[in-house]
Amino acid sequence: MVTITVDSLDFSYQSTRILHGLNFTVGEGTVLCIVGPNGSGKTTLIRCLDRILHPSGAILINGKHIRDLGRRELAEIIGYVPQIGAKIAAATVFDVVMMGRTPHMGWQSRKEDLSLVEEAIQLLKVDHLADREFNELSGGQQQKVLIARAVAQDPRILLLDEPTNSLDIHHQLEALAMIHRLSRKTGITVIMAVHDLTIAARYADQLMMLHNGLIVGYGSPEELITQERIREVYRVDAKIFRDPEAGLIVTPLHPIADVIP
Ligand SMILES: Nc1ncnc2c1ncn2[C@@H]1O[C@H](COP(=O)(O)OP(=O)(O)OP(=O)(O)O)[C@@H](O)[C@H]1O
Repeated sequence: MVTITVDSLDFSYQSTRILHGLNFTVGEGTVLCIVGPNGSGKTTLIRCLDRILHPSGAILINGKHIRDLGRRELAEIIGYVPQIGAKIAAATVFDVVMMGRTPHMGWQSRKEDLSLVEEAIQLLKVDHLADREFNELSGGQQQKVLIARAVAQDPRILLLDEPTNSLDIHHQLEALAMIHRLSRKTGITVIMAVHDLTIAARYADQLMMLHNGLIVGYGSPEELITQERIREVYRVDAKIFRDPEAGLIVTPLHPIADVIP
């Protein structure tokens, strides 16, 4: 299994600096949720971790720089679930999930590839959609198929960019509980950007809070989610409850008016 270490990571779009000297380590089998306001850099960080973007500083997987991994090697280690919206060339759901096996396959799929695809399709409960065209599915259905594709890939690290933003509450809970169980069962490390603080607190072992491209908090949900921090980072007054079954519940009350000098 794997440990990810990020050291002095900086990223700029043209001349605008977006991520500022990030340092953190994610241990194997950890579920880390990245939270933070719009534009704080969550997607940018996830795209750096998947080597879609090329930051300065170092991203090490078990001590090896991801820059030095071959494309295939990287795809065997990291699975990425993008935000939905990206068009995929015309393909059925089954074929999209099968794409997850590409880094592991030769010219032909083996029995093992087929059984991992079928397992992922069942785990995400998209079996009834298997023959449908991916591009004709609803946003939530597409989201589940993209998670299934990454699960079929059988990576050591799973990166997810707001994996539940098109899912209704039933499917949110189902998908996140499945990802959490998968991590517990296989030791896969999960890093996901999540907006909903209650959801993040419930499923994360660790939370990272980003604000203006800086890490302003890293720790357990109990440590990280406080009224003061939510006020400071989100400019919102919130109530925080502790429910024995659901854990931390964050209820935003109202935005704090910014004082314009
Ligand atoms: N392709 C791009 N070119 C220039 N700037 C970009 C580009 N993509 C994102 N940015 C900027 O980078 C900053 C961080 O964006 P990012 O998408 O990482 O934030 P985020 O935390 O994921 O936001 P959200 O919660 O709204 O999805 C924002 O200021 C955004 O405008």
